[in-house]
Amino acid sequence: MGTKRSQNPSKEVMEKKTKKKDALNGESNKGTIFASCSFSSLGLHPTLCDELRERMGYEVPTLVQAQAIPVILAGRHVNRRLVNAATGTGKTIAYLAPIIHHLQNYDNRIQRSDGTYELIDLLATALVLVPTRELCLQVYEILQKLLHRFHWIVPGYVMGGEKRSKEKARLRKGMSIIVATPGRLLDHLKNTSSFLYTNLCWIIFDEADRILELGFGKEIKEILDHIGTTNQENAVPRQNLLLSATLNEKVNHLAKISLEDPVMIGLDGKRTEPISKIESLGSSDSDEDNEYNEEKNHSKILDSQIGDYNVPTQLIQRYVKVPCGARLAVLLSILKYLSEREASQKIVVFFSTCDAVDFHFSLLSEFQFSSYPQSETDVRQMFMGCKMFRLHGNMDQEDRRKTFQTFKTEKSALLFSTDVAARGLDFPKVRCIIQYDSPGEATEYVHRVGRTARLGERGESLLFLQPVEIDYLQDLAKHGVSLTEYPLLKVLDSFPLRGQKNDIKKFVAIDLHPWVVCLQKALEAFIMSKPKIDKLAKGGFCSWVRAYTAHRGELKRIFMIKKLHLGHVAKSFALKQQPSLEIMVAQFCLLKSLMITNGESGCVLRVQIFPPVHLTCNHTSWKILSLSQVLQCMNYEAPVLKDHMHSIFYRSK
Ligand SMILES: Nc1ncnc2c1ncn2[C@@H]1O[C@H](COP(=O)(O)OP(=O)(O)OP(=O)(O)O)[C@@H](O)[C@H]1O
Repeated sequence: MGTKRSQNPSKEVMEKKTKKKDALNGESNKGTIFASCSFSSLGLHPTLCDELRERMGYEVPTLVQAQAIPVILAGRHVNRRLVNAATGTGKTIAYLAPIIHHLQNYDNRIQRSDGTYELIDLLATALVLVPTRELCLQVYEILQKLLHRFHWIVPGYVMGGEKRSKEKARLRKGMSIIVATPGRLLDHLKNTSSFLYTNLCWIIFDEADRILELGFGKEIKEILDHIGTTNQENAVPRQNLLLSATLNEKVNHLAKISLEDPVMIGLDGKRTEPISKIESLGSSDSDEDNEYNEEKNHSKILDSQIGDYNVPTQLIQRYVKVPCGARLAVLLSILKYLSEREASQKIVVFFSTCDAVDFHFSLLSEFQFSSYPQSETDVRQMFMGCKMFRLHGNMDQEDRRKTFQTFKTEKSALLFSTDVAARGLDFPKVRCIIQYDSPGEATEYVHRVGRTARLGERGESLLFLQPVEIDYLQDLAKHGVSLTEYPLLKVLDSFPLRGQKNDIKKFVAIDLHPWVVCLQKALEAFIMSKPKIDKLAKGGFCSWVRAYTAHRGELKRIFMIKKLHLGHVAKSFALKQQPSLEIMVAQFCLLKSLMITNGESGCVLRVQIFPPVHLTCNHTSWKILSLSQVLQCMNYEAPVLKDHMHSIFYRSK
């Protein structure tokens, strides 16, 4: 009997080739990722080195670990130290290993077995602050593995979405290393009296720029007010560690006002110190040296403000220029192309809003398609054959946890996500990152693409831009990030339409490409037949437009709401036309205290802004003159609102 042959030999050959290429790439990247020393030569405890090798499978330290570990081990006398580290280069171990090394000395096993807990047992010693729940779980899981043999060091986590009472109980029992999201930590600092934190020797800000710059600024200040700047137990200064692949001048400023002598790990800038130099800086305690280093470091920090971000060198970065109305069809085509190109293909697609994630996830989970419509052979099949997941901040905690854990272990899958997955998450073997909605700040671009090409592995990224947004490439170029154009027409032409391959010469405009036209029609028809997904599409449209208006600072020049054709935006949600004003306002009211109600004399629009301006317009019906003006108003621009309100709406009858 012959052996069973593979159904798709070409796929098998391709996979073999890819694996070979992977192995070669891995070899050639090793030198730029790993250091030529051992963990023990860095001064780590032998048992910890065994754990790193046996449980984690780490033979040698990465470069960032070799640079950072001796500096952190040297303790609190060190001043600011800078280590250049791209995404996926092992920064987590760089801070966890030295902390565990120090804590393994506090072996209180005797008291514990006697049942007599020493106070020191109950005091938290290290605090790791992270911006998201998923990162919190990830760091906690690594800690659990690493602490296997150090059972007297108790790890724990507190984060939003978890039961407070359970967390309180765990805090009461005592945790040596706590991983936390800022909001929930602050909650416990205020309300959990059994939480003892006077012995904190380390505070680590993982993804420091994210934590210090955005949203959490107020919480961090309050947290630091509670816990003070020194270890209150022994009145010794604490070691504050800041980590990120994109530390910059802004975060340095924030760190300076809120932290004493932070150690920075992951500062960008092409001109890094050679390892030997950093190590020797780490062992020096003299004031003179510190002054010299301060000055050097300061100029380096300033360099990094305008300097390059450090993306993995093996990452292939591309952009695709797509007219707004063809975005959805092009996204689906590329996803199909990628997932059929390789049997195991893990892809993450980033969107700007939770609603957009929900819409695209539901659409692709159900969308069936035939490229022979209205013919006898019209057998519809699922458009995408792979497993799909979604992740965003509006999901309930259990769903988030499940997605996070399952996507990690899948060999081939598609994850639709907001920026909740952009920072720090380590999903193995992600091959491609698609930024369908542009990320805004260049730092966010760097972190999103950093979910692939980790630790020297291969990876590619694709950024969607509309023709009017193409200047964004220049913004990225300012940070040393350069992208090449994706061969979109070649991909679109590869799809057979009614049994024939498309002719590349005939069709130049993407939105008129026969495959795109056919797919778009099918999508619109599908949406019309599915009221639930139609509703998601409308919600997605509204929140997408809202997010588009929220680009900050310089980026407002590139992502201009005025330049958007909202009919085309609607097409990108497979809607034949843009949602009615009522739906839009109703959507916005959820976000921005805008209310539309049906008053006695018809539709009443109330707009509440700060300082409060209440406009009540009693007319039977309203028609829109300029949606972009309405959107400007919704962006809380009070003077614009007053000036334009009367001209924005008029009575239709
Ligand atoms: N010494 C090592 N040897 C082999 N693998 C390692 C080593 N150190 C870390 N890793 C692995 O490298 C991957 C990336 O590590 P980690 O998540 O800490 O990177 P990072 O620099 O913090 O990334 P990001 O900037 O995205 O947060 C993880 O899968 C981790 O298990």
